[in-house]
Amino acid sequence: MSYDIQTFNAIAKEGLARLPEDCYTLNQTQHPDAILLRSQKLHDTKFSKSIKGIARAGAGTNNIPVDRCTKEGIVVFNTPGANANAVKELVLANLFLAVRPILSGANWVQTLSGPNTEEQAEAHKKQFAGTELEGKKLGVIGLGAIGAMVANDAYRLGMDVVGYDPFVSVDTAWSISRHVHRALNIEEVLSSADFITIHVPLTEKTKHLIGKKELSLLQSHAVLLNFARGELVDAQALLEILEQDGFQKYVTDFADEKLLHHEKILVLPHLGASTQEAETNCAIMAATTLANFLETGNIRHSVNFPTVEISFHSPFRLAIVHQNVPNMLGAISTVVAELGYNIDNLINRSREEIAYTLVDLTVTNEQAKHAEKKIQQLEHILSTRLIQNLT
Ligand SMILES: NC(=O)c1ccc[n+]([C@@H]2O[C@H](COP(=O)([O-])OP(=O)(O)OC[C@H]3O[C@@H](n4cnc5c(N)ncnc54)[C@H](O)[C@@H]3O)[C@@H](O)[C@H]2O)c1
Ligand SMILES: O=C(O)CC[C@@H](O)C(=O)O
Repeated sequence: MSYDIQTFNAIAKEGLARLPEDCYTLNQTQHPDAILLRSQKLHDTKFSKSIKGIARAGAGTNNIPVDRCTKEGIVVFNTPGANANAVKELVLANLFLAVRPILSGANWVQTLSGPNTEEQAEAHKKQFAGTELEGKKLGVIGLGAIGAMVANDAYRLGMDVVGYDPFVSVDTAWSISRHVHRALNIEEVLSSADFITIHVPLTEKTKHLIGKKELSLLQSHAVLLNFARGELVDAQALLEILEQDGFQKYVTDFADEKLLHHEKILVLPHLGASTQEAETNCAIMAATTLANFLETGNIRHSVNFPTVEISFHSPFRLAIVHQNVPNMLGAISTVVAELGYNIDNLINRSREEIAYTLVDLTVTNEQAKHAEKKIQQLEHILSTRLIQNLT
């Protein structure tokens, strides 16, 4: 069995190596089995019926029409935590840059010349004096993989850290230092912190999470950092409030023409995950997850489907995507029973409106195909896939 994967963006070679040539081709057909990508926007892409899964080598899936994928039975995956350390380090670097005029000092010293360069530097260095992070207050909005790491490391740097995340997962909550104070509302974070860093996903609900009202709460010396997504902050409101000296500085990882050439705004070209390590981790996790899904039907790290994992020992497995309505399991197993086949193993899981069932069978190829055809004819079935066990 061979699968064709359509790729977008630069996917690290260590990840592509998880898709060996004897089982996989890359970008060879108009009807690929799956898509592997980074930031490529897919909202205007019509998906071929052949596409079963889309894997995002990264955390944010706002470049993928996830709701449409769910309706079309396409499983969307991401790589939770795989680039969190890279983003954390860039956030910390920008906290340091915010308190110490390192770049302007380094640029200025290049303008000096002559034998008394050192004396000139010593005489004028006071214009580049800064302040320290220790003892200052950092507000972290979103305590997921990245936010939790930033909060913990900022605490280790001697900062007073307050975090806000009404949906924090139990796993992440365990990883957060007990010294990180938990805010009950976003206003508390915005109005009390010297530095605020945002680490929430961009969704319809979080677009402009930081709007005029929220920006008005910032202290005049506050620095706002956004390494999550540009649209989380209302850029127009931000420009107006910066103009009124409402706060001191905005650091963003997302290029927006409106924000360029502004003395109080530092714009980076989406560098958060741009380290060798993060690119490798994300590509490996995305490719491995996708290969596991294609070869076994098992699902993990999906943002729209339930986690479904059972070991695969039978010669054939039917992977069935269906609407989450009553009695689907009964209907599927009745089809198999009426054909006179035994089910070796079966698992069914649901997530909101979608459900996914794996049925393992010890039958011939023809019999397995027949069962698949019969199941396809049932009401509420979105897609079926017959997987042969090649191990
Ligand atoms: N700059 C980059 O290159 C880069 C790299 C990685 C991730 N990101 C962005 O950062 C985001 C976060 O990444 P992550 O790996 O930490 O994801 P994550 O899923 O581990 O964490 C996100 C956290 O945000 C919380 N959250 C959701 N809505 C919230 C709200 N309204 N208020 C407060 N908290 C809320 C969630 O409960 C979760 O704990 C990603 O979705 C992505 O958009 C950017
Ligand atoms: O692929 C990248 O460079 C950025 C990925 C990042 O935005 C993410 O959401 O993980």
